[in-house]
Amino acid sequence: MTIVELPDFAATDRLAAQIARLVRPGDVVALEGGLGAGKTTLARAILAALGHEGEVPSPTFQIIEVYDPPTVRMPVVHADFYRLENPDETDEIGLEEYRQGAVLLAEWPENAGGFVHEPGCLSIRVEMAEKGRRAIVEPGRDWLEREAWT
Ligand SMILES: Nc1ncnc2c1ncn2[C@@H]1O[C@H](COP(=O)(O)OP(=O)(O)OP(=O)(O)O)[C@@H](O)[C@H]1O
Repeated sequence: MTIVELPDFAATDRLAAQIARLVRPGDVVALEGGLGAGKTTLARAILAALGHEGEVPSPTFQIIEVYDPPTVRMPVVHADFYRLENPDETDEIGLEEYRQGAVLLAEWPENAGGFVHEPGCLSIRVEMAEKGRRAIVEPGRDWLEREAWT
């Protein structure tokens, strides 16, 4: 587990750049944290670090937003599971099909059953801090093989 202080948006962008450098298709970046914690901000920063320019609508109502190359370096699925009442609903959405060959950026992952059992899961809990935010990062096995987090 690594704690990364995010006192400002530049710090969020640096963490996002590190994630974008290490992430591979098939991975999931699970973004936990309460309302207003800063999950969408980090998801947007990761998308930007992967090359996306322009708007990143919050997927709260759509549940899933898909970004395909060449706007991004690899396919990205940005999902917000806030409104899911049952993890089985991910089947109705067709999440597995969307995820093929893509990186999943998942907000409220706990509502989708969580992804922590996946070796490609990078779990990040965003919390309020005295200054800005703080990220508690838990890399899955695949991530540990890539590079140290500090
Ligand atoms: N590193 C940071 N430093 C300071 N403020 C931040 C930081 N990251 C995010 N914020 C602020 O936190 C607020 C909430 O951010 P965001 O919308 O990303 O949260 P969220 O977790 O996605 O919330 P929700 O689940 O309600 O959609 C925003 O006003 C944003 O500007």
